[in-house]
Amino acid sequence: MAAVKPLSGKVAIVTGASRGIGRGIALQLGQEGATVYVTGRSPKESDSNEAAQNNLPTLQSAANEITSRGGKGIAVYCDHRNADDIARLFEQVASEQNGQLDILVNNAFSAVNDITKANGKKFWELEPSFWDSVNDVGLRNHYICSVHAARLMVPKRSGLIVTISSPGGLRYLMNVAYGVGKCAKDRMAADMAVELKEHAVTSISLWPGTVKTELVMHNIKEGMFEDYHLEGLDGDDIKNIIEDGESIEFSGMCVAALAKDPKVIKFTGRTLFVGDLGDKYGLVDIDGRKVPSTRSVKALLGLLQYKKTAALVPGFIKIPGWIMSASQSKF
Ligand SMILES: NC(=O)c1ccc[n+]([C@@H]2O[C@H](COP(=O)([O-])OP(=O)(O)OC[C@H]3O[C@@H](n4cnc5c(N)ncnc54)[C@H](O)[C@@H]3O)[C@@H](O)[C@H]2O)c1
Repeated sequence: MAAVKPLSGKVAIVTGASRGIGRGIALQLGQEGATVYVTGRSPKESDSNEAAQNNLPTLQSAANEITSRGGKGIAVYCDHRNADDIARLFEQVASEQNGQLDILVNNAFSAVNDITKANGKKFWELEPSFWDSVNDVGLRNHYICSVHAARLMVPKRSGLIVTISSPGGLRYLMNVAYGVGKCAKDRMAADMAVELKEHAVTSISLWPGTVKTELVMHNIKEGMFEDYHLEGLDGDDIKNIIEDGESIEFSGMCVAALAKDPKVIKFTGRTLFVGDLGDKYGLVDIDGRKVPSTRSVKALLGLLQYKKTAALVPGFIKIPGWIMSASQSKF
C-alpha cells in the first residue's frame, strides 16, 4: 500500500500558479499530497495568449502536474485585479471543501514585463498607472485574499498564510512602486500575524532568492536584458545571476516544509529567507544545489560580482537580520 503523503487531506490555494514561483510552490505542495487550487487569468485574456505565443506553461498544465505528482490539482480562472472574482474563488473552495482551507500562498504578480521595460526610468517618467500595474495584483489582491482566507481559517483555529515578497521590502530595488509594494507585503504579513496569533493562524512573508522563472528565461532569449542596468551591474551580469538562480520549486519546498512543521506558529509575523529555511529544514534545490541565504556574505559578494573575494569567504557567515534591518532604519 502506498504511504500516506504528509500533506494529504490538506487544502491549499496558490495564486498566480500557471508559471513562475507560484507554479513551483503548487507543484511541491501537490507532491506532498495536498489538494491545490491554482489560479491564473481567464483563458480569453492576455495571460493565456502570452503563454501560447511564448511557449510558457498554462494553468491547466500546472493542475495536471500536481495531480500526476500525487496531489489533486484544481485550476480556477480568477483575475486577481477583480474583487468579485477573488470572492468567487474562496466561495468555490469553501463549498467544495466543506469550509476547509489550510494554506494560502499570496503569490500572483502581473508586472514582471512592465518592470523590465521600465528599467532606468524614474517614477515621474512613468505613467501613474504603473503603480496599479505593480500593486493591484501584487499587493491589494493579497490583502483581499487574506481577508477571505482568514474567514475560513479563524473559526477552525488553524491555517498558514504565506505572502511572497522580496528584498525590495528592505531597501530601494528597481523602482519606487516595486519597493513600496514589497515593503507593504512584509508589513501586511506581520500586522496580520498580530491579529491572527490568538486564533492559532500563522502569517509569514517569504523572500525567494533570484529565481530562473520561465518568463525571465524567455525574456533573456528575446534580448530584453541587452541594455539592462541595475545597481552598477549590466545586462550580462544580470543574465548570469538569473541563469545561476534557484529553480521555481525551491520556494515550494520551503512552503511545504513550513506547512508540515507542527510548530510553524513560532515564525508568525516574520519575514523569512528561502536560503535560511533550506538550512533549517535541510533542503537542497531540485538540481541538488544548496541555495544560499540572502544574508550570506559569500552570496552577496558574488551577486555584486566580487567573485574572487566571494571565493575566499566561508558560506556559513551570514549578516544578522537585525543589522540588515537597522541599516535601513527610518530614525
Ligand atoms: N522571479 C524572481 O527572481 C523573484 C525573486 C523574489 C521574489 N519574486 C516575487 O515572486 C512573485 C512571483 O513572481 P514570478 O517571477 O514568479 O512572476 P511570473 O510573472 O513568472 O508569474 C506570475 C503569476 O501570476 C499570474 N498572474 C498575473 N496577473 C494575474 C491576474 N491578474 N490574475 C491572476 N493571475 C495573474 C501569472 O499568470 C503567473 O502565473 C512576485 O511577487 C515577485 O516579485 C520573484
